[in-house]
Amino acid sequence: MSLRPKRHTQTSLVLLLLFLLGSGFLTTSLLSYYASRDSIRDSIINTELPLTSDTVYSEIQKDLVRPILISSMMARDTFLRDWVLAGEQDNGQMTRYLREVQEHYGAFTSFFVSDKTSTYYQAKGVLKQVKPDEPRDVWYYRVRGLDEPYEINVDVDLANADRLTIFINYKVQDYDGSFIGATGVGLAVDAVVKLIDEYQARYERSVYFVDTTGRITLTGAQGGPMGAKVGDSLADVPGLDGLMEKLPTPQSGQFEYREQGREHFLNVRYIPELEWYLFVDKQDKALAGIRQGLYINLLLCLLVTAIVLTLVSLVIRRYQQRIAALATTDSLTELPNRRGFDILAEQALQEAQRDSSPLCAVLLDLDNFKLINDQHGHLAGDQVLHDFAQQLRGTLRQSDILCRWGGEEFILLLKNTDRQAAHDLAEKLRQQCAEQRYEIEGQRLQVTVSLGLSQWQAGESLHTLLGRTDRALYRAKQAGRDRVCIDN
Ligand SMILES: Nc1nc2c(ncn2[C@@H]2O[C@H](COP(=O)(O)OP(=O)(O)OP(=O)(O)O)[C@@H](O)[C@H]2O)c(=O)[nH]1
Repeated sequence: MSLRPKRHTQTSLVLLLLFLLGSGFLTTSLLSYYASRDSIRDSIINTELPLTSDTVYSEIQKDLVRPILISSMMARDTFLRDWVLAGEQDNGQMTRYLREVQEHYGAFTSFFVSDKTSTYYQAKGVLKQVKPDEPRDVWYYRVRGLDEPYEINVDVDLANADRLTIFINYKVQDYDGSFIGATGVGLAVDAVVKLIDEYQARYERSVYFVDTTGRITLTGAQGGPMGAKVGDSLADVPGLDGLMEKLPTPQSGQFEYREQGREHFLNVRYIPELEWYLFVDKQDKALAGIRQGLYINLLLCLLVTAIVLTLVSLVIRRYQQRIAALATTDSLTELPNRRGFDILAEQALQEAQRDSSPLCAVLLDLDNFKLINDQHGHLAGDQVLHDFAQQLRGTLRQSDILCRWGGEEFILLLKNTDRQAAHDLAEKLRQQCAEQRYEIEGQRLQVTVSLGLSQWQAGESLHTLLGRTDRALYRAKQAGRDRVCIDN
C-alpha cells in the first residue's frame, strides 16, 4: 500500500527560496564588488597615479631638465661669448671651461661649436671641424636655423665612442643677437634608461616618453608599451587600439583603457622643457584580484544556496510525507482512513480493469459494539478496535487493502481474489474474531463480526461496488450477525 504526496507545492517553495537566496547573494556580492572596484579605481586615478607622475616628473626635472638649464647658462655665459668674439685665441681656455662644466655639473659630455671657425670644442680639446655635407653634423646646421633657443636630440657621441647620448643643443648669440655657435651638454641615454628602469621598478608602473606627434622618444631597457621601441609611433603598436581610441594624439590627463582584457590606468603629463609627454601607465592587478574575489564569492553563495535548498527540500519532503500520512491514516488503528482508502481503492480498481483480474470488497462491522463501550468504557472499546485491526492486518496479505471505514466498521479490498476465495477468507476472519479474547484490564472480552462481500464487476464504479457490499453487510446483520453474506 502506498500513499504519495503531491510535489508541486514543494517545487514552487524551492524555486521561491532559490530566487530569494540567489538574488540576495547576487545583489550583496555585486554591490560589494562594485563598491571596492570604484574605491580602488578612484584611489588609483585620483591619488596613486598623479602622485607617481609628480614624483617621476620631479626626478625628471632633476635629471633631464637640469642639463637644459646648464646648457642655457652656457649659452648666456659672457666668458664663452667674449672668447668667441675675441677670435678664439687660446683653445686651452675653452677646453678648460668645458671640462669645468662637465665635471662640476656631472654631465656626460660638454661642447661648443663655433659658427665662425666651424670648430667643435669639447672637454678634452678640439674634436673636429663641422661640415655641412657631413651627415653627423646635420644637427648643427639644424640648430643654426632653429626659431627656438634649443633642441633636444638623441644621437651618437663621437667624443665618447659613439655612445647614444641625449644632447641639449643651445644656440649661442652675441650681444646683438647674432648666431655665433652652439653649446650644451649631453647625457648618456643608457643612464636615462637606467633611471626609467628605476622608476618602473620602484613604482611598479610602466614609464615612457612620447613626443607631440605620438612617437616614443624614451623607454626603459625592456622597451615601451607591448615592447615597443624608441622611434615607434604609439598608433602603430599592436594591441594599443584601446588607448588610441581614448588618446589619438598625446595630451595631459587621466585615461583608462583595455588591452587584451586587462584594465590600464594612464596618467599623461606634458613636460614643456622637453616638449615630451611623460606616460605613467599602471596595469591593474588589484581589480583583477577583487574580480577573482567576486567569482569565489559567487561560487560560495552557489554552494550555500545548493546546500540550503537541498536541506529545505529534504525537510519539506519529510513533513509532506508526515502530513500526507496523518491525513490519510487513522490514529487509533494506524490503518488508512476513508481518504486513504479512496486513493488506494482507485489504484486497485484501475489495476483490476487493466489486468482483467478479479477483485472483491468486504465490509466488516463489529457486532453490538455499543455494549462493549457501555459495559467496559470507551477506552476498552478503543483497545478492542485497535487489537481487532492488528489481528486483521496480521492475517491478510501485504497486497490486501485494509482500511478503517468509520466507527467499528472496516473495509477490505482483495486484489486478484474471486468471490469464492474472498468468501473463504471472510469466513476465516469471522471465526478468528469469534475465537479471539481481548485482554483488557484483567477481563477477557469477546466480540463477533458481521461481513458483507461482493465481487467487482468490470466497469463498475467504486461507489456502486461499495453500495452492493453494504447491502450484503446489512443482510448479515439482519440475519443475526456473526456471519458472512455475499451480494448476488
Ligand atoms: N470506543 C470506541 N467506540 C466507537 C468508536 N467509533 C464508534 N464507536 C461506537 O461504536 C458503537 C456503534 O454502535 P452501533 O452503530 O449502534 O452498532 P453496534 O452497537 O455495533 O450494533 P450493530 O452494528 O448493529 O451490531 C457506538 O456506540 C459508537 O459510539 C471508537 O473509535 N471508539
